[in-house]
Amino acid sequence: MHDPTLAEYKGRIRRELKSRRTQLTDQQQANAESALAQKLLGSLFMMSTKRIGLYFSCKGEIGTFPLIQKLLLDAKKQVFVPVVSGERMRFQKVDEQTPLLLNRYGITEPEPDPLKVINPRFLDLVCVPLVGFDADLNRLGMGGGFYDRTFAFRQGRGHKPFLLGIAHQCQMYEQPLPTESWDIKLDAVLTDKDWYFPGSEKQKPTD
Ligand SMILES: Nc1nc2c(c(=O)[nH]1)N(C=O)[C@@H](CNc1ccc(C(=O)N[C@@H](CCC(=O)O)C(=O)O)cc1)CN2
Ligand SMILES: Nc1ncnc2c1ncn2[C@@H]1O[C@H](COP(=O)(O)OP(=O)(O)OP(=O)(O)O)[C@@H](O)[C@H]1O
Repeated sequence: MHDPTLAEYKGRIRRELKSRRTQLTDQQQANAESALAQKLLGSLFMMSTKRIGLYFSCKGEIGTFPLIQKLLLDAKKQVFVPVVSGERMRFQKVDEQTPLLLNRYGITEPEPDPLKVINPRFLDLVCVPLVGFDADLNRLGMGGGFYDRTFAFRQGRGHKPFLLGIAHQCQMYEQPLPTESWDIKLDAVLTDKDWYFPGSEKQKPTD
């Protein structure tokens, strides 16, 4: 990023949105993660997906551990999660037996195993973490550019893999988020309250 004003602006929005989600109580967090899992598992997306990219949640992000467990045990899906090394992120297959550790950011990861790594082109659906999103489905991430770089090959919406942002409802930013040329385009966003698709006029969740 070369524009210091834009970097500062994105930093300010990131701080505000991160603080919103850390203010959620444990009960709100627990309700949100089970609502999200229920919505995703009950959706039509599940019928046509075999290989799913997900991530182990950290610090205030909507919880993904029960979702991952259900995808593996009940839905019998193949689940791949990010393993970061340097500037790279690889998607590695996990199951209930996979040994887990904490990476340099304090995020849960499987022990690196090159034999379990998949080319992200072969994922059907990728659930993308985000700090914020807006009504046009622009995404603000943690600022590492990992998802932008990993999915730069994708030609845009409608091309595989389907990129689904997942988030707490409070991560929807009321104003348009600043965008940069390399930002990936999300195909949809799912929160604990609602689904968002491109072009949908909806601004508020229907509870
Ligand atoms: N749960 C989860 N896993 C994920 C991501 C994510 O957003 N959420 N990522 C999405 O890209 C990748 C990791 N990206 C990251 C990018 C920046 C920071 C970061 O700057 N964290 C601290 C500083 C940590 C430190 O270096 O001490 C910070 O927020 O200040 C963390 C992770 C891969 N795995
Ligand atoms: N396709 C790309 N190729 C090379 N560098 C990239 C690419 N996409 C993003 N970057 C770099 O990554 C950095 C962070 O980008 P940005 O602030 O948009 O991250 P983010 O989307 O918030 O993070 P993340 O994707 O990790 O959640 C930028 O400085 C940018 O130069």
